[in-house]
Amino acid sequence: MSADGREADAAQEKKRLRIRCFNSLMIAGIVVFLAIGTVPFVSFPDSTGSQTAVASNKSAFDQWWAEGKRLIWGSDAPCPCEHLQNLTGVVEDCCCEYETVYSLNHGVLHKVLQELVKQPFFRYFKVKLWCDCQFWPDDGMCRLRDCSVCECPENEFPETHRNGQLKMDDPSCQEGKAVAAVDRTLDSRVFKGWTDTDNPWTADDERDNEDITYVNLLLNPERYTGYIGPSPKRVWDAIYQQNCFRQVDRDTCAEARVLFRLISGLHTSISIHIAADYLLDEATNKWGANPVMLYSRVLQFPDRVQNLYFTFLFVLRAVTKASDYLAQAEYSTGNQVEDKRTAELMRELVNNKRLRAACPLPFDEGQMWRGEDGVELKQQIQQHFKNISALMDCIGCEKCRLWGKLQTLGLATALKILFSVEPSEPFAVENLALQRNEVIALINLLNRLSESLESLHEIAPMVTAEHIAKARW
Ligand SMILES: Cc1cc2nc3c(=O)[nH]c(=O)nc-3n(C[C@H](O)[C@H](O)[C@H](O)COP(=O)(O)OP(=O)(O)OC[C@H]3O[C@@H](n4cnc5c(N)ncnc54)[C@H](O)[C@@H]3O)c2cc1C
Repeated sequence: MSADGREADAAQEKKRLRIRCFNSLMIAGIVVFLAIGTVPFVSFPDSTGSQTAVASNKSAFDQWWAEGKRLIWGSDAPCPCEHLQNLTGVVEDCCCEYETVYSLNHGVLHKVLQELVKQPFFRYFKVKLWCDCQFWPDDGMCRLRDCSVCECPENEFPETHRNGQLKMDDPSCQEGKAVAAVDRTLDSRVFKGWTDTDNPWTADDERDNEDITYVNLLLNPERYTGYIGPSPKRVWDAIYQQNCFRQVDRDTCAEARVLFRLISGLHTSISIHIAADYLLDEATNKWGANPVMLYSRVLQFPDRVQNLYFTFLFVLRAVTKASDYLAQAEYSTGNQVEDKRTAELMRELVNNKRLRAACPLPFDEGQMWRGEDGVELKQQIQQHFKNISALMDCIGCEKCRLWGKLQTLGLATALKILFSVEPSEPFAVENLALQRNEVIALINLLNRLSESLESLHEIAPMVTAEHIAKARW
């Protein structure tokens, strides 16, 4: 046989092999598909003894749910419930798809973040909790809600309390609601190192250590506190009306839209945490999910959910942009085992291969401030954001103020990382100087947003027609 003939034979053989291989894969795929279809879920008893199911398709999910059993959506794909069905395609103003964001968070990031924020380095946050509202100083709100800070003469308090060492447990100082008070218990071994820098996006000077207190975040979860009525409304209204561009549409410039979406996404996240960890029965101190509230405040407004995804991607981009800095930083608190684990987890987060492959550029900051008036616009938006951070001092509930301040500092840190150099200049990690507290705020914020995405997809399927009927429109 000629050389040409042998080559033709070899090519034929290769083709036959490819077809056989393809057919085998197809058959295997069909078998797996049929198996999944006919075995709708794997069920097992959970730690409380009740049955839990992992559903693998929508009808199994619906059937199991209708039977009132606990359920985990056992796939990396977003939950198929009707309230979240519009979450498809690319997140507007970003570079990744909703499905990808959900699966990355659910499958990779959430777990790492949850462990990271429990490490000593990330659980202590330095904060000025004094409510010192510069916008409406005379409304008396602080005296009502936080006597430890605003009303009582200093000499009435022991030194330890002034230093933030004493547990605040007088409910009368918190509008009658003990759940709104911040628990100040802390472990003093953990404060070492890191230089002091100011953040140009916040009103506070982060280098000023007067009146600061350290708070153990694990003792003060962000959840329902009973802070409702005119006071929070006034703060939110001021944030949106004075500082954001409420009418966000396609004509609004990209930079203004970004600021609005960041705030709205944060607001959505706060609302989800309140609905996910709600005081269902004060008499028995029963806490749990409140689907009616989730529907009223979040699910019936798809743009609020979309803004949450946007804010998550924005902060994630800042974390990945500062990855070299964060991977090399010193997470020293005096406990070698925990500190080593903190550094490992941080590297796992910032160098995550799946994240880099699936969503390499969560947000493209290079598109910002490019117009003729870019510099002016940046100064303007920076001033707006400073005002927003100053408004946190007007929050009349200590625990809400704590998380409000932490999360605005987290956003300010993301803004600082993304916009510390002009778009025309290359980003150099050597020029980035972050304060320890900024990193703590940034990572805790990312974790809050990540948890919100999880809670959203967990509670949304619980929402029934009856819940919707009870919801506020
Ligand atoms: C910074 C901050 C932190 C807080 N933290 C807590 C907390 O930890 N625990 C707690 O129990 N309470 C907290 N609160 C109070 C809480 O956010 C609500 O204000 C309160 O529960 C009353 O809710 P509401 O239903 O009246 O509407 P609000 O949530 O107060 O909303 C006010 C108005 O803003 C608009 N709006 C609502 N959501 C969005 C959104 N995502 N995007 C755009 N616009 C929106 C709507 O027009 C709405 O009527 C906090 C308040 C602030 C300002």
